Amino acid sequence: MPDNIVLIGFMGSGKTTVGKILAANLGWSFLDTDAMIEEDTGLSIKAIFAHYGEQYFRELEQAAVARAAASRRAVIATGGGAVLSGDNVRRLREGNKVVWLQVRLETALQRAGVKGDRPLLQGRRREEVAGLFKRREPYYAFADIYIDTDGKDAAAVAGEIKEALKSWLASLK
Ligand SMILES: Nc1ncnc2c1ncn2[C@@H]1O[C@H](COP(=O)(O)OP(=O)(O)O)[C@@H](O)[C@H]1O
Ligand SMILES: O=C(O)C1=C[C@@H](OP(=O)(O)O)[C@@H](O)[C@H](O)C1
Ligand SMILES: [Mg+2]
Repeated sequence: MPDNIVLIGFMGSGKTTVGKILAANLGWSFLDTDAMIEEDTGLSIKAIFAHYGEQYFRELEQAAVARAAASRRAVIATGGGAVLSGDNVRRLREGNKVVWLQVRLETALQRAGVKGDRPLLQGRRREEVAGLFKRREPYYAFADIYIDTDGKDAAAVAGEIKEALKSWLASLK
């Protein structure tokens, strides 16, 4: 079994930040599909969206997901839209534990809205982002475990994931 821990959830739910902490904590490697894409192309996610569009980004993301899912005992942070693809979902589920980092829209916007590096949040009215948030919700529901991240710092969220997966982790040893 590949036995990876896969983090899914909306932009700003903390996948990248929590994933790094959890991986360090477990002594596992950490993969972030956005970082893989940026390394492969030498371009930022923002530049890929701006110059080539979302569709091309999704193709690069599909390749990154396939590569990440082929690893073993890694913590994998996905991009918030990776689960829109059925192929990605199939690969991410197979032999892994999938964790949905849940977040309120307001919190997600506070965490992710300011940096300007998320093309799907930039220059969008609040109602548009609220619509996207609502449309995305059902795509995360297939996760094995749900963790609410509101009001918790990233280290606490990582600790909660470890606790929720305690017996599974013990069974690996
Ligand atoms: N639980 C948390 N509490 C407070 N801030 C957080 C938390 N998780 C992440 N952050 C902050 O929110 C921002 C977005 O987090 P990030 O890990 O990039 O989210 P994602 O990868 O899900 O889009 C970062 O600035 C990060 O430091
Ligand atoms: O939700 C999305 O469609 C996206 C989420 C981003 O990743 P994070 O969820 O890590 O911010 C990144 O992949 C891209 O900007 C698109
Ligand atoms: Mg991220």
